[in-house]
Amino acid sequence: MKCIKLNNGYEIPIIGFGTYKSTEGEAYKIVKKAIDVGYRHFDCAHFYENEDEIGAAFSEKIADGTVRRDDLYITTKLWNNFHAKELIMPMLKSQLKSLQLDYVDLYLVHWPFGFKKDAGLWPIDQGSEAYSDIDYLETWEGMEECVRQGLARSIGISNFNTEQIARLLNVAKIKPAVNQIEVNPNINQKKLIRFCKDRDIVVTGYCPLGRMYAYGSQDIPKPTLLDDRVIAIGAKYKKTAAQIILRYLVDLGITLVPKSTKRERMIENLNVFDFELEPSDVEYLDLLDRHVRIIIFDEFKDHKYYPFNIEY
Ligand SMILES: NC(=O)C1=CN([C@@H]2O[C@H](COP(=O)(O)OP(=O)(O)OC[C@H]3O[C@@H](n4cnc5c(N)ncnc54)[C@H](OP(=O)(O)O)[C@@H]3O)[C@@H](O)[C@H]2O)C=CC1
Ligand SMILES: O=C1CO[C@H](CO)[C@@H](O)[C@@H]1O
Repeated sequence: MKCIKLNNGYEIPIIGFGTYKSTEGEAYKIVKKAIDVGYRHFDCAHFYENEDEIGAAFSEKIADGTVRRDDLYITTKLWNNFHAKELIMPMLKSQLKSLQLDYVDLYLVHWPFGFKKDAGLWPIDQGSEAYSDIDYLETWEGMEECVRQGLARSIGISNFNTEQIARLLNVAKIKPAVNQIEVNPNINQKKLIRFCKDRDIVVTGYCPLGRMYAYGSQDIPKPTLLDDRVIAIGAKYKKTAAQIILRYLVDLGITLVPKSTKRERMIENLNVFDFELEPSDVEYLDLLDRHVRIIIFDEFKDHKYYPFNIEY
């Protein structure tokens, strides 16, 4: 399993497995399948409302001897209703109970902006009534405590922009190890990746395959795995368009968390290290960047800590 070293010495596997958005009963099955085909890094979140099922899958695969806890790299995330410092440790403890774990490898602040505790997970119909103005610097103190108490080996952020990262680094006693952001050829994030690398923060790219399942049902950019030239590039290497895209993204020096419900595709998405892209193919993939997002979350764009009002 190829890994990248984090700023605290721990290693994170480059290809992980995404767990959003599984229908009831699906998460349990696909996580077991993913472990069987070789995934060791899993990307979870309270917001995905499936941590109980995922915990059952981990526990079964550890009990039957397929993996040991130490073989797994488990990330989960703190959702926006729980940004108050005193809520963070209890929240992580409750997520650990669902996941049937004693610690997570990585705990991320899912978004820089917070909601009121009782506003519900997705309060899009409540406008600014649902917002909390808790500063993510306060949230970070609670995250640091999770490391001190041994509940999380590393902590990090997700969907933070450069100004927010710089502000956090000014005060952090424990530096964020990871920033998880959207990365795919429609938004290759080279500038934000550079900014993070210069500060010893590893980027994890989400929606690396452009969230195929949502295409057509929402106003989202056409996934680049449907691009004719990407498909033709794949044929040249005897690889699929998905493998071309994942390899291109891996070569940006980041980790990725693609998701698939299908065994063959799970295997395909892991097997991206046995070929190299020629410079002319990389040049074409670079040209696909239009800095357009799938995940905009613009219902909350007037929140004080909304991250996408600046370019990156
Ligand atoms: N921090 C954050 O705010 C966010 C984090 N995430 C994380 O990132 C993960 C990945 O993002 P996600 O939105 O799931 O989207 P992805 O970009 O991983 O795309 C998943 C879609 O691609 C299809 N797919 C997967 N592999 C292949 C393949 N080899 N060939 C063709 N199609 C394929 C899947 O279909 P099928 O199942 O049929 O194979 C599914 O429709 C999430 O699961 C979550 O863990 C996501 C969004 C935001
Ligand atoms: O992790 C996530 C999964 O996707 C959601 C949107 O569909 C995001 O809001 C969220 O951050």
